[in-house]
Amino acid sequence: MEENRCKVVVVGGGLAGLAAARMLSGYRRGLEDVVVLEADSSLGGRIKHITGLAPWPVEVGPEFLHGRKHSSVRRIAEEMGCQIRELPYHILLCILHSLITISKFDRYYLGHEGRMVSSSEADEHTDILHVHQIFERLAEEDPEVPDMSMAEYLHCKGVNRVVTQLAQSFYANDFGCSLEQLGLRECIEEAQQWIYGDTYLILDRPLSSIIDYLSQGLQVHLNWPVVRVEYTEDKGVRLWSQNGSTICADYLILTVPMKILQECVVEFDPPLPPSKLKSIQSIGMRNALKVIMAFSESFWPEDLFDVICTDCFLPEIWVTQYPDVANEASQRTALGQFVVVGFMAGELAVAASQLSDGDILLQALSQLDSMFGTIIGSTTLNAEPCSKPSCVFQDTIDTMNSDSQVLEPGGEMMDPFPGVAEMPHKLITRSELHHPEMASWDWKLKPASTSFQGGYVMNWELQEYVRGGYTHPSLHAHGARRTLAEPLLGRVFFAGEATHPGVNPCLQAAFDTGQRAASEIIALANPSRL
Ligand SMILES: Cc1cc2nc3c(=O)[nH]c(=O)nc-3n(C[C@H](O)[C@H](O)[C@H](O)COP(=O)(O)OP(=O)(O)OC[C@H]3O[C@@H](n4cnc5c(N)ncnc54)[C@H](O)[C@@H]3O)c2cc1C
Repeated sequence: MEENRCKVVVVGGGLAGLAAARMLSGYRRGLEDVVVLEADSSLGGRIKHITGLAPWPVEVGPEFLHGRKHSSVRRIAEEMGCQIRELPYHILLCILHSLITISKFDRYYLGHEGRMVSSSEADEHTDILHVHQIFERLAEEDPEVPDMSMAEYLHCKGVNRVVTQLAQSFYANDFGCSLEQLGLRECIEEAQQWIYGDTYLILDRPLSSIIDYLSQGLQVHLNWPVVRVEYTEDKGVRLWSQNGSTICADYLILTVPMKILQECVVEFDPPLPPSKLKSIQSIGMRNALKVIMAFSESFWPEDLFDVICTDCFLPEIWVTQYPDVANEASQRTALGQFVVVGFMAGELAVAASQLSDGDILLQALSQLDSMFGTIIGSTTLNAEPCSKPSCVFQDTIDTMNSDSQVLEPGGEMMDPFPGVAEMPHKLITRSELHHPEMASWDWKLKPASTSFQGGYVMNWELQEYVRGGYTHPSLHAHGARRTLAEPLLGRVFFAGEATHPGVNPCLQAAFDTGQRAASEIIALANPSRL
């Protein structure tokens, strides 16, 4: 490679970019001369974790692989020798004499009643069954139906307030937005094109290990934020970074998040065509917040995994336990032995991000106190707290900043868990929350607040090179993802989760779009090989 020229330049070192670069470099025949340009100081994009909070690295972005079938990311994980755990997500229920699939989470907390609904109770709860039926049956809807928001769609179906609340907390929040922003036609498309199955998969190591694996041997330039792209049919592309560096290539694969395109962080010359601009503006990407809390004791039933919460601050919480082997690499003492993760997206996340991180944690703890405080000792939910040892209290931990690095081709295999995608972060400890009455609280009534050891709030809007959570099925955006994915002049190719035609803002979608863009270049460069 000449110093400032390569065959293919990939912008963005997230899963999509690395999938594309790896495929091209493995294909050879002249296309292996690939350079990945990443704006951030580490690879991984939305795949990031923090250490020091729990005895395992805690994912602050994606955590689960959705579905076990057709998943390229699962195949990579297996190739790496990962142990994969499966969490059931859907079950079959017999309703009205017909067998239908019902999405079913572990438990539900109905905030307006102040009541936890167990999974067996949920099987007979009319509103819970109703909301799942509505969303499951989207796959049977006419894809050409006039578009409307899911809020309007539910209104047309005449559902009650509880069903609407469940739809917001379960489906809209998971899709990354509010019911008003969730578009019916893209929801139908997503339901009809989902081919991955219904389980949640968890790896035995942080997702950044996949990033480390994929990036081995690739030429990567970190801290290289692209600000300008010039492209012509005959000469290819020239890219500028913020500090004036340039690089030329025959082909470009652009994988930056949707917000980066919407906020015109990258200037194009010639400007992007109107159809492309229209699709960029029509695909929604809202904020997402992960609220991660570490505790000295577990105060929830031992078999609990996930709770969907209506009329609450956090619409969804989950409890995941990982092997602690991964943290050994970082030599850190964990603040707590048990972790609860809260997830909020869309308008809820926007509203919450007006609060300080400390206030977010206080609200989240207060919700957990309400949910679990009154049920401790109750036989109905088997809520006997585990008797695991408390962890040692520890003051604020500042993690080291990741240094920028260039991974040269044929570079050394990295450590098993080097934390390339570990974020620089500051944990908030118990002593920093400053609630005047905390010391006098009764553990049984306020189990979360009293056993809280430390927490972290990940606000994705504040990540300079992501600026939100992920794209969601959007109103009046039907077909926009295909338009967005179309190449320009046979030189500029588009990948990244937003470009998946099946409206699939997941890890495997990101990966598949990277491979799709790489195949488009292979087809152009070597048509006879296809
Ligand atoms: C909180 C949260 C939870 C999630 N949970 C799950 C989950 O459980 N399961 C799941 O499957 N998916 C989940 N997702 C979605 C998943 O993370 C994404 O779909 C996927 O990681 C997107 O990969 P990508 O390569 O398309 O984009 P990214 O990972 O965002 O990569 C894009 C890269 O482009 C870089 N970049 C931006 N601008 C520039 C520039 N100007 N120049 C150079 N580089 C630039 C960015 O720094 C970034 O590294 C979650 C996402 C979030 C935020």
